[in-house]
Amino acid sequence: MVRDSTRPKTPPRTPLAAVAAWLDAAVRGDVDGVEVTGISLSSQRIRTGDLYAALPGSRAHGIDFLEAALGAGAVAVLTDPTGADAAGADVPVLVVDDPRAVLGRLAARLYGEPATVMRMIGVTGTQGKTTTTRLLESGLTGCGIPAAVIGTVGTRVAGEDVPTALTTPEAPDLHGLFALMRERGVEACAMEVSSHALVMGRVDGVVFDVAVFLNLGRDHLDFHADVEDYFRAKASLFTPGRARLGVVNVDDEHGRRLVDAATVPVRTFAVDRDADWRATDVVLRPDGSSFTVVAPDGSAFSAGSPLPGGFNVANTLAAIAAAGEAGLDAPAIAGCIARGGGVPGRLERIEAGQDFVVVVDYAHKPDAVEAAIGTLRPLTDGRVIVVLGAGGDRDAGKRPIMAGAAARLADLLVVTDDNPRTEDPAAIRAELLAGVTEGEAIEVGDRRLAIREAVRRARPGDIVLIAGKGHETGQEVDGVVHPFDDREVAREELACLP
Ligand SMILES: CC(=O)N[C@H]1[C@@H](OP(=O)(O)OP(=O)(O)OC[C@H]2O[C@@H](n3ccc(=O)[nH]c3=O)[C@H](O)[C@@H]2O)O[C@H](CO)[C@@H](O)[C@@H]1O[C@H](C)C(=O)N[C@@H](C)C(=O)N[C@H](CCC(=O)O)C(=O)O
Ligand SMILES: Nc1ncnc2c1ncn2[C@@H]1O[C@H](COP(=O)(O)OP(=O)(O)OP(=O)(O)O)[C@@H](O)[C@H]1O
Repeated sequence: MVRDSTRPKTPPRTPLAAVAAWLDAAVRGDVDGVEVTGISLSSQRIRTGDLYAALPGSRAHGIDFLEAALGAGAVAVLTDPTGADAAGADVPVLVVDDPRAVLGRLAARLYGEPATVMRMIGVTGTQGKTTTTRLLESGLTGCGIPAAVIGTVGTRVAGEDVPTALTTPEAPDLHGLFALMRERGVEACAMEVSSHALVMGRVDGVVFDVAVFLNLGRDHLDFHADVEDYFRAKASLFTPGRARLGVVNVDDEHGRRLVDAATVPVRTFAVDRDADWRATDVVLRPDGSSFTVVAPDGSAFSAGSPLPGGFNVANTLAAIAAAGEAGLDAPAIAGCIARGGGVPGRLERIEAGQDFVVVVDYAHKPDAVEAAIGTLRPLTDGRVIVVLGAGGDRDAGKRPIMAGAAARLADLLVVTDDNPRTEDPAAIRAELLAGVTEGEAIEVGDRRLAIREAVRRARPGDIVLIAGKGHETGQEVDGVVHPFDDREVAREELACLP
């Protein structure tokens, strides 16, 4: 049985017969007297009283894990005809042709539609989702509004961390989290909506009050056929049934396209360009920025970002515009964001008394790497040294592009390993180095030694950017995750400097 805190303490109880009727499902076995108190897509997250949704996957069919699910307390199974054929006789089985298609709506209903009692803000884009949602949470919380955030760095409900693995959890987990939020009095939830989630229906059953589009760049081409397919996936968030209103970045080329493609009303935002929400008079500082926001009604107020960099002005403006469009006090939220803290692993500075700057950043895509270096470059008259790798078993096409850009824009690139997974790390490094046509690059496979090399080479005033892992705390090699936190390792290596 799962003992974590990802579910409400007192979930609603629903007769299984009612579930079967909602789904118009074929029923096998005896449903009388059976009550369902939750739903899970994974045998590993089952709780007593759950309906186990046994779905086909890319590696297995969920029904293969039925025994484990029943052992963990599942009281019934929802599956497709293939799963039903394989299920044993001693458990009630609900059968529908495409269980994934009904999962989101069903989960919302089982938990009593918890998302409808909160202001829901969904954020999509290639870069900046975590930053924007975390800034929103910080602004809301700072202004005394009980808030929650869901995303890559995990979930936080009214200030308490709740472990989640995916950027956008699967629908059964998601609605369970919303029910937990409702139980804890949360009034507003900011969540990341990945393109995977949109394609796989993970946010089915949620209608966002505000959906935010940040930007679109090269990413996830191992999952999407091409950039157009990726854009269509993101654009599907801006349709009735998924969102009531879009808040769209028109500084981004795909954002401008989305203004026409969206089938819900749209408000635009931009930095120094005509838009409904505008940032003007931007002043960038090494530790953040300040700017003025002009709201759709023409009123203006002061704002700022606790994070450095031009792109964080856009992220902060997105958060402020989303809050305003969700009916919250935008100037107040802007003030609370400006006074709030940073975001784990997002341009996070590591201070150990050294006379140069060390920054850990989650940039692991070409656009993000370019943006991170571009943001740091004006902050120093010295050199920018970048430590960078690329993950195994993921979009290989980005490797030469990312390293090529890093070497061109930095003064020194240290190519290293970053979650090689099942691939040969040396082969990944070779693909990265193949993209280096300008600038200086060296290869140091072991990530700790690469960080050591970078900080040893740094001179006063230089900036060392350790890119890729950000908040992550492991190095995944051949199915084993070895503890590794760039921030800790950087501190340790700095402490060893002569
Ligand atoms: C490509 C993808 O998204 N795959 C997801 C998919 O896996 P799958 O189809 O391979 O499932 P499978 O392993 O064949 O298993 C079949 C079924 O058996 C179940 N099972 C499996 C094992 C077990 O012990 N017990 C059990 O019940 C599984 O829950 C699943 O329902 O269904 C699984 C169950 O929900 C997901 O966990 C899994 O996400 C994997 C872990 C993943 O890494 N997804 C990433 C790519 C992802 O979704 N990323 C996005 C974007 C992040 C970003 O923006 O960078 C995200 O939102 O996180
Ligand atoms: N608006 C932006 N434009 C370009 N780059 C950005 C932007 N915001 C953040 N970045 C860069 O991208 C990295 C990832 O940022 P963040 O985690 O906020 O994005 P994300 O969309 O959540 O990414 P992921 O889906 O990979 O988790 C940051 O560490 C930073 O280097």
